[in-house]
Amino acid sequence: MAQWQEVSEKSKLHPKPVGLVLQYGTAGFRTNADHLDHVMFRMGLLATLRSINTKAIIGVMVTASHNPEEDNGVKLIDPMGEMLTPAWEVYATQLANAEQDHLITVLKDLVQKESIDLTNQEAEVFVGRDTRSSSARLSDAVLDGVTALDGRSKDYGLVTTPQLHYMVCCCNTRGGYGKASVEGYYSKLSQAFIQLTKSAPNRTDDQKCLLVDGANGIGALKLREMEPYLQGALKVSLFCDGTGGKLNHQCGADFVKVQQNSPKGINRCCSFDGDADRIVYYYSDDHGRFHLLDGDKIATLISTFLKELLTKAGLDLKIAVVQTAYANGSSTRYLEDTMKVIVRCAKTGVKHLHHVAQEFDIGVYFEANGHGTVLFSKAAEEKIQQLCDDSEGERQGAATLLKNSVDLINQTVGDAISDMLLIEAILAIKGMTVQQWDAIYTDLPNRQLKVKVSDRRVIDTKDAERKTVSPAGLQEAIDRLVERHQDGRSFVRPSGTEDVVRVYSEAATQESADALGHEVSLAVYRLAGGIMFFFCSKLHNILSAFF
Ligand SMILES: CC(=O)N[C@H]1[C@@H](OP(=O)(O)O)O[C@H](CO)[C@@H](O)[C@@H]1O
Ligand SMILES: [Mg+2]
Repeated sequence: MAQWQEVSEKSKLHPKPVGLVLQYGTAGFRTNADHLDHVMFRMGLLATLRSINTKAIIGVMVTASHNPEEDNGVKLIDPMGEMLTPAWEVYATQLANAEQDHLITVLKDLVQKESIDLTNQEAEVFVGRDTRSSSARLSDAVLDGVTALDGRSKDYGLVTTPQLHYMVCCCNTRGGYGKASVEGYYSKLSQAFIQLTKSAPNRTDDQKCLLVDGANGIGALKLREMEPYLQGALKVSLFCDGTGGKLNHQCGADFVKVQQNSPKGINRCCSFDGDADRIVYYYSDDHGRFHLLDGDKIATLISTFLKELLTKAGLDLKIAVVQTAYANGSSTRYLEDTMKVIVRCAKTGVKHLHHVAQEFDIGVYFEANGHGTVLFSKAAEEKIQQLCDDSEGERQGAATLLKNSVDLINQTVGDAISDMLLIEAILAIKGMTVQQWDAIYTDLPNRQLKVKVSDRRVIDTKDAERKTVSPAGLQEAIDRLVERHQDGRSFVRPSGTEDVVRVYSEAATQESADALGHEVSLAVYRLAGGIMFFFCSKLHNILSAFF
């Protein structure tokens, strides 16, 4: 193992701006790309130590997902392709914030606390990056960090975040999850998709064609690469494919979800985000009205499909849907009352949903913004496989569809490409149009706003972020405001990726949801040290009246 002295010398080539403090947030570190070189080098060090500690390959993805092009960030991937374990997020934050002359002490403390034996230990780190202009130099800094601790690295270059999660899982399961290459990923998913859509022989041309907004990012690049593997089973028309526009600028899943507007007036379309781990669908109706099918609608479609197959296959497996507080109230009601599935609420951030979903035989988890996937327990996968082998007729047909679905789903993390193919297959098999899917339930009108406060940590929450415990009086104020609106619901929480407090509101009408949102924003502003409002343009006039 390299000497600490050497690590210290190399780290000087990646100097930390003195006094800069960053936090490993909801999805790793994220800020302006100019402030991240030292963080990247140090995450290379951390990933190497984590690799020794777990005796497995660790992944490091350089991306700031849906943030603007000027930002960047980094997420670490644990051995089974899952997000970095929370205990190590704390180390990540300590390392990122250590001043130069304190860095080695922090590293040594970590090594001691985790009893890491640095002698004769092999370490391997997989690195990937998105299409941001800063990503290449920042991923070089990660690689420098790995080398500084004598770790081995494999640079996958340009990949989507879920592809890197997949590679890590494939290698650590010695190929059990699939072949650890982009070709392996394309083949596995395409084969499963082709098999699934064989059960829908009468697909119309409309069902075979899909418009995809690639957010001008990596997802566009990779989907284009994948197309030949799909052998015409899906005809993709890509726009915002990175050839002209700017990453995430007036396009992409986050833009569509938050603005509730499409980047194009179109029929049936989906949008990825900047690192292709999120997806939303939408269409415009005959009156030009925009309809969004978000993560809640996706979770509903997938869980309905899987539940029907379980019934047909006669399999008694416990299925649940995991949502966050941002899930539309109508979706929760539909899932619980009509579908009769177990619904759980987790804190925002995929790592929290993933964890809860693992408690079930089949856990379907989605954030409302379209980030999610399905987890199958080992026992569930075995039962499905056994039924494919041992049964016949309708039961076997259903079991085979379940098996192909398992293969199509990227269980390591939400994956826009994999989710898109699953949705397309389900719509084809059920013979459903996007309008029929949309009509399963009607969303309650809602609004998301942001308030900037001097220190967002003054807001503490409980009950999966649905209630605040501090500052004093805020929850009571929210409760009073909510009571005045039919079907009203609202909550606030500090963002884990931006320096803002997020406000969510929903109610029976859009006017009511907007009014509730701005009333609650004012309460946050007053009670939690407000500095500034961010609001959507439609609300500008209403809010101006208050100042
Ligand atoms: C309301 C919302 O969409 N929040 C997003 C956002 O987290 P915040 O902690 O709300 O900033 O970014 C996360 C990472 O991409 C994503 O998991 C989460 O759902
Ligand atoms: Mg993302």
